[in-house]
Amino acid sequence: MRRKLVVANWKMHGSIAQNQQLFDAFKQKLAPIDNVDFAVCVPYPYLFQAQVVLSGTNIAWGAQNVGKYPVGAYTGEVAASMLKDFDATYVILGHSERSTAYCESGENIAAKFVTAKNAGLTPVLCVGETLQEREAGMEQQVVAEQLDALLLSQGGAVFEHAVVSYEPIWAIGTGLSATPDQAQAMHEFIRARIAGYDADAANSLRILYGGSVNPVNASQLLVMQDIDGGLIGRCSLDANDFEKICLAAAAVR
Ligand SMILES: O=C(CO)COP(=O)(O)O
Repeated sequence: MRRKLVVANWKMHGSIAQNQQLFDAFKQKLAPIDNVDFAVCVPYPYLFQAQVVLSGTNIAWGAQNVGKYPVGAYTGEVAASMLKDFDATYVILGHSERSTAYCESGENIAAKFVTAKNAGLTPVLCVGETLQEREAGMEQQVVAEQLDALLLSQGGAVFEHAVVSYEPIWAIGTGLSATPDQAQAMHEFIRARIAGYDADAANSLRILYGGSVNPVNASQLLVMQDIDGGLIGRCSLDANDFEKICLAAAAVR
């Protein structure tokens, strides 16, 4: 079985004081759990704080975006090597809150994915469909296209040691999670699609589910065969809720 991974996506929340409290609570609550990997993806300005506070713990840290170029005159962008400077492990890419609000294309996200990997970061690639697309029965086609932006240009090996997160857009921040069966079906589809290019990469790939995961639904989702963890938004801003989700991941045998 693949080792579970639970990632907190703090989005654009936090302050130095608030983060300190959450980090301290996470450290204390998650320290005894030794069969799950954890990470917190913070806004860029708090990477240094994450590095200082989380070094030496069982919680990794990361960012929520990265520039697609390694270095240069790109005002406002942050390079993958800069994230590595703060010992970041993960970077979330292609989150729908970015791809819709900032018009990120599949090629752009693919370029960021490759840049991140080349710098030694673990990309967490978000894929998922809108409610309209699901209602039209197009969810697999949409997710296939999102994966193909990488598969067609890079092949399947690019997913080795990477992470994909299935985040149906209709489930993000709505309180309406995908059912375990809906999520499992899409996770299986994602793994099979990647296996068509590289079976080893697909087998080792961790596929997270994100979208209204909470302490109540976490255990039913995380027990599914192809659900290797969660990408948690709202409930990662509450240490008790986050702990319960992490314990649900740890309880899966
Ligand atoms: O967007 C998400 C994680 O990246 C999910 O957010 P919520 O858990 O708040 O639905």
